Amino acid sequence: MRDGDGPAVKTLSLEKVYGSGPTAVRALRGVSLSFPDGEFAAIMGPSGSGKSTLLHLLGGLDRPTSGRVVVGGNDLSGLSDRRLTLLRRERIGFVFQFFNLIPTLTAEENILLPALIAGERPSRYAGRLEELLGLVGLEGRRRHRPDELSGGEQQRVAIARALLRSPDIVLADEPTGNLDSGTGTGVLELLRESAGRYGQTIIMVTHDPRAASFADRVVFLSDGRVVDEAGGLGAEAILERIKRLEAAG
Ligand SMILES: Nc1ncnc2c1ncn2[C@@H]1O[C@H](COP(=O)(O)OP(=O)(O)OP(=O)(O)O)[C@@H](O)[C@H]1O
Repeated sequence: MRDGDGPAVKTLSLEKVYGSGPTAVRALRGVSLSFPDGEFAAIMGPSGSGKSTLLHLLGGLDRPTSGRVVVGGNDLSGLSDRRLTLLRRERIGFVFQFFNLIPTLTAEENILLPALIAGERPSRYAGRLEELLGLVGLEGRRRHRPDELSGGEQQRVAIARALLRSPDIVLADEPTGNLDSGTGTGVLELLRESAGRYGQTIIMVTHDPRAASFADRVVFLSDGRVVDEAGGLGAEAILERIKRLEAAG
């Protein structure tokens, strides 16, 4: 599904300005980043530093004011809205803090939804569904509806749904924000395993240093700029860096 040998995702001098005139907000001020295949990356930074804006631009959910986002060799700025929607559907999986499951569908129907949206027969995914149910540990909950599942189980359904069609990229916004720490650990291990096993690039926005410590690399934003990045940091070291950024802001 990939074109060329470049990184899975990269941004070049990405700028995003909301509004205009004296009330304009410069949410991103020249962000250039590269995310290789199979990397599990975390994006951290103080409130308002531009994390969600960056994630939305990476996923083609919004367009930059200037600069470029390149996904699997495709420059998103050159794509029409329709092509962008198709690329998103084919290559990108989204996991958000609020699980966005359809309440009237069972766990397994929710997981299969991206196939229906893409106009494919869900039966094509029978094997993949079993694999994912095993991976997220929900074999025994497949016929439950979201209101019959715990928060952690719902989040695991959302992750399985994001992974169904094996997207090259998974974008996760605070995927553990609503979960207790034990359940959150399960979700983070799942994301890490998915990157390792399937070579997917996973980019996660989080405020939680412990969650970020599961990532291969942590990128720190402050005031719309990348101010630091490091791999192999423990939760304590991440917390220290965040405190320093918040104090500087
Ligand atoms: N739609 C919008 N219109 C105007 N300003 C916006 C919009 N979305 C975000 N902003 C502003 O852009 C800046 C960056 O916002 P963003 O949501 O990307 O930050 P964040 O790092 O994700 O923050 P948080 O950690 O609080 O979620 C903030 O100053 C915010 O107020």
